[in-house]
Amino acid sequence: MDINRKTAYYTLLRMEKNTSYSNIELNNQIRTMKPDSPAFVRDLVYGVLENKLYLDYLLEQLVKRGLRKLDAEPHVLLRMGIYQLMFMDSVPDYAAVNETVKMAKKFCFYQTKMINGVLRNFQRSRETLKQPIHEEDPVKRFSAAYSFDPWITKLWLDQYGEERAASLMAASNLVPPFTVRVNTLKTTPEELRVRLGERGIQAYYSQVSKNVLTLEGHGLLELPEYTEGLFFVQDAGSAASVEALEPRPGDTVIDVCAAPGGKSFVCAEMMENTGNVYSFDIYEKKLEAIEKHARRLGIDIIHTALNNAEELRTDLVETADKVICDVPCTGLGVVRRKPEIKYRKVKNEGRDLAKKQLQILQTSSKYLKKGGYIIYSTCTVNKIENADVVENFLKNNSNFRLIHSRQLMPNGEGTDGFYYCKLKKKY
Ligand SMILES: C[S@@+](CC[C@H](N)C(=O)[O-])C[C@H]1O[C@@H](n2cnc3c(N)ncnc32)[C@H](O)[C@@H]1O
Repeated sequence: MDINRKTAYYTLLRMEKNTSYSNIELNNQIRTMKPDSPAFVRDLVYGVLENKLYLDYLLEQLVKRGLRKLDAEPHVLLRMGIYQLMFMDSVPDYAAVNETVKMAKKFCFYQTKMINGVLRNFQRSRETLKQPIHEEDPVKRFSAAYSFDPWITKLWLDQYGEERAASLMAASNLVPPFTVRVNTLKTTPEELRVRLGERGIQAYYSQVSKNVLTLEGHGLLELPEYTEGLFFVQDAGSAASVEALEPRPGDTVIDVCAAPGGKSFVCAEMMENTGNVYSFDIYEKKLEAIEKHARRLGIDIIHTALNNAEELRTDLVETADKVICDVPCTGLGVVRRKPEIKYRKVKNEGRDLAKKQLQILQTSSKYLKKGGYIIYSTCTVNKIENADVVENFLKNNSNFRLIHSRQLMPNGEGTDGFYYCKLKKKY
């Protein structure tokens, strides 16, 4: 049996049964199974994940007893088979069918005949199957066409209208760029660009943040430049939010939801490694990762501590020049990096989460000295978690003033979907 397809199958099956992250699951399976073509495995896994609801829309027309009663094993195999037939030009049709049937014999013998029948039927009838474009209901149409859970589809249609929602969904399905923040404590963007160029790695400047580069090449995290701490992985939107905060040497900054540490690192770097950055999170393991990366980057002003951002630490009241409040969110801005987010059920369009986000903002705002600045940010595209939270905060805190806010978009600036807002504590 083909080891590459088997690795993809194990990854997709585990994703179907658990709520694990695709990148972690895929890397684990590749490490254990050692497929001969990890690139093929990645293409197949991400292709199926990105198109899951569209594939199901077609399968629903082909599986006589419907998909609801189908076990995860034959369901995953059918998605993989149809995906190869439709989207993988490098795979001949006979191989897509035969390899899937071989796997069916091993992993769900009782459904081999059905799987063989469905795939062959698909080959015969693919031109005549109903397509999402023919659905009258826009939620049904967009949800199936772009493979987004109906709750997200409805949310974006309500907030952006059909044209912009469609372009946002299409951009969210593209392969994301690999972007890194240059560690200006050790090098400059131009110096790093030239050094990487000598290794055959192309580096392009970002339009959104002057110290962010997009890299094109393989094994980027195995490079000596990475080990030496010349860069860390970060999206330009994330970097831009800290740049807007303008941390200065000698400042005291509190980063209340800090892991994996990206924004704390930008702060420390802009502060030229002088002053103090307090980086908090609720997970001990994540704090260890911040410390490890800070050492690699040559940063020694970051102090980590376990802390629940919803609860006030009275000893910190009015101690910070700047505060970063990068709250947990629905993550709708990063589906191109984690396609599984497209299928996560979230209650009340994120309103429950927005209560927690407001609580965190309310608590962390107390840490600011008078005249200090706070950044509230999320990696999501959802007014309820973004502008509405800030609006509610300002209603109850007349001592704060909005300086500016920005919603970056994959279909606009080409960054992850990222929101940030800068507020000043007047008195
Ligand atoms: C969006 S991520 C932060 C990303 C980080 N600022 C960066 O730029 O690398 C949100 C973080 O908040 C943490 N978190 C969730 N709930 C929290 C809470 N109540 N208090 C503190 N941290 C929390 C999560 O563990 C997660 O690491």
